[in-house]
Amino acid sequence: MTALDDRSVQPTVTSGPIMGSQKVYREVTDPDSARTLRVPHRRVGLDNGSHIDLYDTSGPYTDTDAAPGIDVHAGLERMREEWVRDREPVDGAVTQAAYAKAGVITPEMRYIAAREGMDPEFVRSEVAIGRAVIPANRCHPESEPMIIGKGFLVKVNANIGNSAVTSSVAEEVEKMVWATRWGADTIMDLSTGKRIHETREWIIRNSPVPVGTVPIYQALEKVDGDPASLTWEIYRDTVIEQAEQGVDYMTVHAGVLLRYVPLTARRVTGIVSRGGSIMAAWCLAHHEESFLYTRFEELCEIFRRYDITFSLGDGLRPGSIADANDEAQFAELRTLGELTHIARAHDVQVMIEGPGHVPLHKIAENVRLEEELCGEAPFYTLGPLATDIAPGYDHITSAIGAAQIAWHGTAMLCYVTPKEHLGLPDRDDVKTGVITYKLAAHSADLAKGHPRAQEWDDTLSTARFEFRWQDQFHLALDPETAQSFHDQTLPAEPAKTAHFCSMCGPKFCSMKITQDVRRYAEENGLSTVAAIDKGMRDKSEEFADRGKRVYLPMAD
Ligand SMILES: C[C@H]1O[C@@H](n2cnc3c(N)ncnc32)[C@H](O)[C@@H]1O
Ligand SMILES: Cc1ncc(COP(=O)(O)O)c(N)n1
Ligand code: MET
Ligand code: SF4
Ligand SMILES: [Zn+2]
Repeated sequence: MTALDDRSVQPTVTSGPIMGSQKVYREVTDPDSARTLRVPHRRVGLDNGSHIDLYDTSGPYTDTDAAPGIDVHAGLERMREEWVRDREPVDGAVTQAAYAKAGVITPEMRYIAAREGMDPEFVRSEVAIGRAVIPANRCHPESEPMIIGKGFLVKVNANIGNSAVTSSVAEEVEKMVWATRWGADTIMDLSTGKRIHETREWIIRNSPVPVGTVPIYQALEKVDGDPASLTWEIYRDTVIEQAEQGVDYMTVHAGVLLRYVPLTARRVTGIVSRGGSIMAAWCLAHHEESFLYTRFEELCEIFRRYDITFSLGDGLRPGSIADANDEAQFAELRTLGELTHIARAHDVQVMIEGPGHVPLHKIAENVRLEEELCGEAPFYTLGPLATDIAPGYDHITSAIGAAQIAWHGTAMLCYVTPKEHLGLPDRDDVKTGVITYKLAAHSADLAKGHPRAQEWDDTLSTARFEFRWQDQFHLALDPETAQSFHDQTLPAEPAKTAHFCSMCGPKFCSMKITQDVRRYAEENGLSTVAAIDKGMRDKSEEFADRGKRVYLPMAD
């Protein structure tokens, strides 16, 4: 019996299209295999008859045709199974990095190119030099290929998983579906509570996005939570167990070296990384170098067989503004740089995890050093939180840092939810975290000039200016919230075409007044500029008549 046969687990997952959009597939032919790749997009149809296609992470759950057939006990369709099975290794390796270096454009790369609106050869070359990664374990054929790299759309990861205190398998499966519905590009199962293996099996088999984990969590669970009892063998077996299940990327805190631990002694918040603190405890208990570091090449060999991507963990990241950019943090980063080059020599893909808590003026240095030390491996940052003073609002304190660091070149942002520092996020927190991070990521896409980014803003702004309220809602990252806020004051149907909302009311609506100015211009055969000119002259004469007083009595 596999975990998914367990009928006592009955997840109810959200399905159906996102309000105002429908799933469409663009068909692309892979010339090498003659296969047709069906690349999903979220199509938002507009009242004026046009539409816009947006990047879509939500999998078949939002497909009206596919969703009714989804059986969570069976898992998603195994789209990549044949792709993986049919290709020959290059120099004994089956990783995307190895193919890229050999000049091969895989179906995954073509799929990604169509998704991102990029040239397949660009995708290949970025993977070949390690500036981008495609996390795609050969044992996770259900996932839709995606890429993480600074030359592509900025990605967002959502952390889910239970803890010893709360949550169930069914809740975690729904968090995964819910997070990807709102735009999570990958999810991490950070479960530390009961049934870790089963929870992960449920998530992976039903996940349309890559899944990441931190194997040391489950290894620690196997030794009843005592770090000193961990061994390389227990850890290695846990990695293989998770690799077989299809985990696409794994956080490995291999940069926490014995000699770095004392560097954290005078910190305000010490070691805030779970994995980092576990490894620090192990090193001190044995007074020995970390097995993650000493056995790193063996780990590379395992990752290479499955094409698992390393996410080299920031076990010494700062957990407070006071600790940002300190010697412990940067000492670890130098070691991660060394390990990046070892992994790459094994044709294993690598990304680097980053801080934490960092004030705005210390963010740029993090990106600069990461790129320099880690050969431009994609940076994957947790936030960073730009201030420590707002527990309850840390999705915002961290999105402020996240937008900034993404603009500087971070490839994937790990979301933070409103529950950060306070408790395990629930389904609502997951949505808030994802939406908040999507807007940080998109702000960076705009600033970086991604060819497709601004089209979305321009389409929404035009709808807004033309008072096409439904279009404005449907184009929103969160259409339901947009509509419900409008409904709170103006729920009636005519209000959905009205030339104002309850913010300013009909007489003070600046966009309506602008439209009146434009109409006036048109009716008087003037260009808008000339009309404004004429209007200004009329006004200044009026102003002169009134004795050049700037502030007029209320009666005016
Ligand atoms: C490294 C970061 O991961 C997040 N984190 C850790 N465990 C979980 C979980 N089960 N669910 C959601 N987020 C989690 C916390 O936000 C932490 O700061
Ligand atoms: C971006 C990101 N996500 C998850 C973790 C794992 O958490 P921890 O380091 O606390 O074990 C991490 N280090 N970085
Ligand atoms: N929020 C912490 C961090 O930044 C983790 C848990 S609370 C000390 O990584
Ligand atoms: S989030 Fe809670 S349990 Fe985790 S390190 Fe902070 S205080 Fe401890
Ligand atoms: Zn924190």
